[in-house]
Amino acid sequence: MPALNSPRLPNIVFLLTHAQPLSASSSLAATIWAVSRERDLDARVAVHDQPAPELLPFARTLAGSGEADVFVCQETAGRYLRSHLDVPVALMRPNGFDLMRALHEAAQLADRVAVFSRGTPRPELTALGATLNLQVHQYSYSGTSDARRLLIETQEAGVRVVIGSSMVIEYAQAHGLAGILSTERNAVRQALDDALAFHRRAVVESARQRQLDTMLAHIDEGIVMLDGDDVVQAANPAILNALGSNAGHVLGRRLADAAPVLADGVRAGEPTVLTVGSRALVVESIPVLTDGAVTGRVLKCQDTESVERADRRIRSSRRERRFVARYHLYQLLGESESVRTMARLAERYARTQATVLITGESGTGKELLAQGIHNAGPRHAAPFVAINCAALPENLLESELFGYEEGAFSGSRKGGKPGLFELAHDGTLFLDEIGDMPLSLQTRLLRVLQEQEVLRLGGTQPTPVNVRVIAATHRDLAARIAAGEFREDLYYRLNILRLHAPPLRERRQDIPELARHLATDAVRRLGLPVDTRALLRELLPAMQAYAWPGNVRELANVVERGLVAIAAMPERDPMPAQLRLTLPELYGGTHTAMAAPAAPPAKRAMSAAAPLRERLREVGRAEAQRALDACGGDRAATAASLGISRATLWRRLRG
Ligand SMILES: Nc1ncnc2c1ncn2[C@@H]1O[C@H](COP(=O)(O)OP(=O)(O)OP(=O)(O)O)[C@@H](O)[C@H]1O
Repeated sequence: MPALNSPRLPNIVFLLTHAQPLSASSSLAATIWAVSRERDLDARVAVHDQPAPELLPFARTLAGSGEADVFVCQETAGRYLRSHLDVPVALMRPNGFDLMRALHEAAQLADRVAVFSRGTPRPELTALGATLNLQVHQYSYSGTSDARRLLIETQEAGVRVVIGSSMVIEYAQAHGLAGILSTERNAVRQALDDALAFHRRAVVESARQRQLDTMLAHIDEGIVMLDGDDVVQAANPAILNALGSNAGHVLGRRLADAAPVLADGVRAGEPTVLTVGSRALVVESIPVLTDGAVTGRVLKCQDTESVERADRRIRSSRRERRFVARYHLYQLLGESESVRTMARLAERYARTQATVLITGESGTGKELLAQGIHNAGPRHAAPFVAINCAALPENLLESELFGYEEGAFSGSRKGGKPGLFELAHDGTLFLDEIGDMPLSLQTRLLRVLQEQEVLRLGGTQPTPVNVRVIAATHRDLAARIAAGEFREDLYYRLNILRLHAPPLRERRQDIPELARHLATDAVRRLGLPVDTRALLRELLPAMQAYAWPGNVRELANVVERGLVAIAAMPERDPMPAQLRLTLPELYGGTHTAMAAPAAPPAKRAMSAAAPLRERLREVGRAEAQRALDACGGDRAATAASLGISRATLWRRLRG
């Protein structure tokens, strides 16, 4: 709501009219002054007396110079001014009390009186006259000449006293009749109240108009407002610029004449691309409804480019919802000493800002730990951005991590693209499988970590970033350094805080709890009517004996497959037989054969371990390929069927 208090007092101007200076209007002027004095007005009052022909030009001059905010006139003159001026005009209209007083006065002078007014005759005046022994003749007139004609009739009828407005009295007196002013104190009081209300409303209106103009002037989109006849009521600078036009040319004209090109947009009824000047605009016509009827339209005109930009922004902001860490450290299950120590360390690390290096086999919960550390630390409200360094080819990984400027390479996106370092600003960047990062990128990564700023591909201006890095790998980084495949300086930069996620086979006491939890979770998620305890009783011995090369991820997969199998199984079938079919790895299938040599990985002589590792790799590759073929090349389905992550599958396929 705009403020109602105007910074300056309003100018209320009473305009009285006459043919020659006469006593009637000056007596009205005296009444106006008296009423103004009796009221404690927050306004400046002026009274002007003008011959009728001068009235309109005089009023225009006052309005134009700002000396009149509201006019107050008697009825005939006021109605005339209203139809010619934008400034509000309040009317002084005789009311009941004023007329009663005038009738009393007339009764002192004669026994017949003529009452002139613009309204319809009032029977109560005739009745009131009778109580005063006064015969009342009422005349309604519509304009000056009408009033004059009726006055002559009055005179001919022998009536000697006339009650009416100052104009009527002036003519009456000119014809030798006695005149009594019908407009008196009450009419002036009422007119003053109306004038103040009109002014307050005008202030509110003009504040609203200014707000609207300011808003429209600052909107990048073009806006045109039309009334119900498609006449332009407002057009903001953005659309005037596009049209190469000015407000004077457009306002108050029908759209089809002022901007024919936009009129096409109105007809279309739905967003349409129109060429306006040299620009392509998306024009949308939005109806303005009043009580269900269309009383106008707003045309919204946007640059096609800005529409595309907004679309990209929305898409990328949607995408950023991916950058949220789902896991918390309390979700880390297991009562074994190694898991509890790891959880305690992780909680301590969460409170620091240093880089963390997490080592451990696939599926041991490295990402869970990274997300948990992020969520338990001061950066929890900022993005958690994860990338698997083994899953992307080198040049794609580079542009993903560091971003690029427009035109950095053929096919680069218009406007460039921020890298994950920039997207993780103030948050955490999780570099999974860091051991598989190509050497050239290791160098760039080290520079970003040291400088705390990132230079986009093809860019010249580095962007400062505040990112906590958590890296993870299943690889033996010391061995990769020795083989010249990992930069030693990067290793030391990453390895400030260290966590090791132990494989499941080294903490078998955690298997029952994990299996129970994973089974409950799967039953709820899949809505299976299965007795999980019976299944786990059946499976636990085999689970305890198994090597779990895919660790907890594989355990989750085995539990889920077991649940689905027994849910689908006819009741009379023996459970063990069904489970042997569904979970061959637990009962001596390929997985066990493959995994067995890997467990325990303990201290074997290098000479024996090396060929064994080679053989294992080959077995793993062949099995992964077979599974991939069976899944028709669908890598996600293959990884799920093997109980390994997609990155692990990719690694195995590589051999
Ligand atoms: N200790 C644990 N408690 C509860 N769930 C676990 C635990 N360890 C792993 N998980 C679950 O196992 C799955 C795999 O975990 P995660 O993705 O963190 O492993 P990872 O070591 O990052 O694997 P990869 O190296 O293959 O990416 C997740 O669903 C995770 O919730």
